[in-house]
Amino acid sequence: MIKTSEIVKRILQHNEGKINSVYFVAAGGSLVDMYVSYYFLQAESTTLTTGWYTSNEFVHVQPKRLGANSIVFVCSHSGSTPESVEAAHVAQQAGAVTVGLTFNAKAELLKYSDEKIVYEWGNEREVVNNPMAIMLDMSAQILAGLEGYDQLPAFRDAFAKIDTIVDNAIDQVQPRTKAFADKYAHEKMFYILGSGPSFGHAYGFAICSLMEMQWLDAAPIHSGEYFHGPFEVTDKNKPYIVLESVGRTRPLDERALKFLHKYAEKVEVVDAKELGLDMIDSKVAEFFNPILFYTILSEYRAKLADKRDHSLDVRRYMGKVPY
Ligand SMILES: N[C@@H]1[C@@H](O)[C@H](O)[C@@H](COP(=O)(O)O)O[C@@H]1O
Repeated sequence: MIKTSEIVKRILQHNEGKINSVYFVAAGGSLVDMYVSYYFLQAESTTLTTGWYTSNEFVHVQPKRLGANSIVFVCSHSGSTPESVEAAHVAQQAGAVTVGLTFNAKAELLKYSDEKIVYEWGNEREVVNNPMAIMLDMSAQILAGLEGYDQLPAFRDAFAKIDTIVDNAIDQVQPRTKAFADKYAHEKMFYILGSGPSFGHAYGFAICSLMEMQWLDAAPIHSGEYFHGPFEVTDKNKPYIVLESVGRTRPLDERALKFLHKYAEKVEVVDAKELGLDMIDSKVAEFFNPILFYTILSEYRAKLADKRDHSLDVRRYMGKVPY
């Protein structure tokens, strides 16, 4: 795992240590990777304001609290998404300390990043060096540095275990992801449910994996919101993928599942507990759901793409026409 403690130490010296806000800014999959850090600070901090922004909104509407008291994380895999580069620029001009994460060592984004993190990518069995894990690790350290957080040892232990858990889970889901692809290859629309720290990946699987990479219709639904509108369309023909998290929001997923098992028939459950996440200390396990889900959902995505004979890399508009 990359050593982030020195970086965090420097960040916490910014503005003589007076920090009151942490913002997470990116687009698409990079934004999704930030959701858990945002969720973590929302849930655990007693003093910090935090926000999760799609880059272009941040460029057009900066939070009033943004300033020297702020830390702004900006992530861009390519490092060149214009609105993400501009978001970092805007944050830096406002006096915030900017932390840029990218896979591209020559990224434009790094020009406006006070702290530069070039992460590893590609080995789905080694997730601790991915941006999602790096930002979560840094968020926990930032919280500990600013107001104290007594779960840092549990976090460290969890990071030491997560690669093994993910590795085992990949093997465990091979038959079921294949069966999923066989069963759902001709579906045109999916609903993705999730809650708590995993809602980001419900959203990400819908917009990036299914809509962008498979040109399929999809909608994310927060498990808690399912009963406040979306359940009215439930029937035996509609496919649902439910991310069943470990942790405090699991009852929300269970409630939705109970209903779905009664009124729907096409329900795929991805259960973090069954996939081994309960090997992590229950005081912090919930924050590791998204790390597991991302890799497991990538297995689902790959099998579906194969079965549908629709490459994950083909685009109609992205990078091809002006927008
Ligand atoms: N599906 C892609 C994402 O994977 C990507 O994250 C995003 C922004 O790109 P970048 O991360 O390079 O800024 O564009 C699309 O949404």
